[in-house]
Amino acid sequence: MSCSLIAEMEMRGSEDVEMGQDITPPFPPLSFSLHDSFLLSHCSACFSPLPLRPTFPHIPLPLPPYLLSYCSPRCSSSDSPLHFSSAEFHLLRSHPSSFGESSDLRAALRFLHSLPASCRSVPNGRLAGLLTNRDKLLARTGYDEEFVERIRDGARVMAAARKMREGYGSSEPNDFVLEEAALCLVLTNAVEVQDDSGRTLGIAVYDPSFSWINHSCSPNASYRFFLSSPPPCCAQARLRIVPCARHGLETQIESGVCSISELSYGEMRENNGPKVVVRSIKRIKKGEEVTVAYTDLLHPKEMRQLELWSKYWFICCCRRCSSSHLTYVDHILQEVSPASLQSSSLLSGQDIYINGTIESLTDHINDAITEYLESGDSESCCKKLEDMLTQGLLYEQLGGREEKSQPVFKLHPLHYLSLNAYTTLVSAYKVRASDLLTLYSGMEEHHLEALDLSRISAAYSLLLAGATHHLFQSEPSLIASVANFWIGAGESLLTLARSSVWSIIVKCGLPATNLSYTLSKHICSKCSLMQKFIAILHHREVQSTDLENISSEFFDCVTNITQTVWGFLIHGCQYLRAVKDPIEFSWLGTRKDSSTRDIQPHLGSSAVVSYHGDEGSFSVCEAHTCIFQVGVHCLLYGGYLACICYGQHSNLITHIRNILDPEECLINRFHETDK
Ligand SMILES: C[S@@+](CC[C@H](N)C(=O)[O-])C[C@H]1O[C@@H](n2cnc3c(N)ncnc32)[C@H](O)[C@@H]1O
Repeated sequence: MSCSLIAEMEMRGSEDVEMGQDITPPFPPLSFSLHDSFLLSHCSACFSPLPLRPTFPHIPLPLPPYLLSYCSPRCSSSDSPLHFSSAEFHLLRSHPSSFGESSDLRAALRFLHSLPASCRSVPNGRLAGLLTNRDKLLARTGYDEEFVERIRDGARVMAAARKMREGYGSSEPNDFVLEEAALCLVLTNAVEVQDDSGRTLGIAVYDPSFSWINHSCSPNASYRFFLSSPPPCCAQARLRIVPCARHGLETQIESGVCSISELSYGEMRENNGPKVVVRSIKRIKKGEEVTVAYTDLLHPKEMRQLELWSKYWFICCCRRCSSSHLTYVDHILQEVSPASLQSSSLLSGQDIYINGTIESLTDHINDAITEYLESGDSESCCKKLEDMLTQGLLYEQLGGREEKSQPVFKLHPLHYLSLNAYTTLVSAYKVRASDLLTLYSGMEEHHLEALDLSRISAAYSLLLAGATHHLFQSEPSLIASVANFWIGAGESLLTLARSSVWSIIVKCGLPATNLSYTLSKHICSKCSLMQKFIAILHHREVQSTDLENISSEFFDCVTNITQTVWGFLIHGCQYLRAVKDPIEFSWLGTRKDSSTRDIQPHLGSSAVVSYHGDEGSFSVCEAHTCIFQVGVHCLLYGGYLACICYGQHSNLITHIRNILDPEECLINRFHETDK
């Protein structure tokens, strides 16, 4: 069978599919590679963390050092022949470190090695059915020289490694077309493989039934990875999507394209590498195009478009991108507003600075985040981010003339940069709390301060989940992000509530007399979330048709309880004081009325101890109960959403089970009533 271009490809539903169903079986990768930074910490065959004594490639390789390792002799024997025969070994040995990340080159070498000889030409831009985009990517000469150079140099390094493997000596090869095509194919089709915590470990290229799925910024499907064997229910999933040629070309799909069975997996066994499964996150009708996201759906329109153009060389025309006005979500994600006390008397011509404003705000926020990641200085990061969120940028800082009453440009609390800042603040406050506990393990005063820091961290995680949820209500494809953020919020709140530091408060004689966990604290009489989630935990099918009812029950309940405890959670934090409600955002219209000027943060003087509530009657004990209740609600709702987008047997659900474990009696009790 020859390998010729048939058309621009896409995948369509072959039958009606409900939301939350696997629409493909698990696909093993055609090629995969760990990112360079994980080569010595993770197994190069299955991507799992390496044991203390890893196994090295076991074929008769030249001398050590080996530049990758395996978790077991089994992984080594199945992958190390390919490591050598694909010339990955030679590339790692000869590859100058100045060249940068090599995972795409290594994945391309592995891909080339698995190609049958009949498919090793690149007519019309495809290899084994997969689009290479080589012509488009190399056509950037003149305005993206660095990118083009990277492809040309990469192909040269790959070709040299292949020559070395064949023992042709070190003379430079002079034709790199196939290597360029394979590298461009990897850049066009490879997906980032993440572990359960969302960390990107490496990349993988899958067969056309996966790779022909196009992008949308409002997709109806998502995908997930299995680093170990998928559970039987996923393994048995049918392929419920079919390939289709775009633009109405009546072409039989497999004709002219190397069929998958023709791809020689070489030494790569079916069991190697992370498997991928595609799942519906919306209802998909028979014949409807199936799409996934190639980019972060929480990025604003312009940024997504730029990312898609620079990486994949296309302009997205999805519903979100092509509507004549920005969609509500895109509007909110990029809203920067002049917010000053005299905002009605805005200086004429300030529009000129709006573009500069976004760049400056972006630089300030990104610099603070990068500095934190590099230096680990969590205290300075919290200060910088909160100063920027609270004060914004002055007109003068943007290059405007100094005026008596300068307008201030602030990020909207739901702006994508604010969301990024909240994510970092959740982590930075958590790190500060744990550092304090480690440094001053015996000093109660510092324990109370650590509790304050954990409290602020939990408040930011609740705000992050509430903000994303607000956007999710208008853009259902944000379901996976919102699930993760609710789970994160639930985890933070339950960790806060379970902190041993609360017992110090009891010792101090504060009115926190009943801090034990009792069922009455968790059972919510107003919503059935608990029963539904427990049923799911006990392996019932998740009913995605319940989504609307469950979401509104959850929303009402969690908004109510949060209103009681929010003042306590944010006590002493200047920025969060301006956030009237972290879940129900109707207050945003009146945000400018709220004054935060006279409130100074006083973390460190133990806000928990000094807090008496706005009404003066809210006890620490009540706060503790509410934190627990909100935490359980968030975790269960996040778990419910995660069941829809990852399946109820996903590791995330096991993770939630483990967090709820101390409340096992609760789960069992519901299980009994359920029977
Ligand atoms: C992984 S492939 C997807 C399958 C591809 N359409 C094909 O024919 O093989 C990625 C490439 O498909 C094209 N593509 C994906 N989504 C698109 C979209 N929404 N609009 C236009 N082109 C798209 C771009 O050329 C992109 O580089």
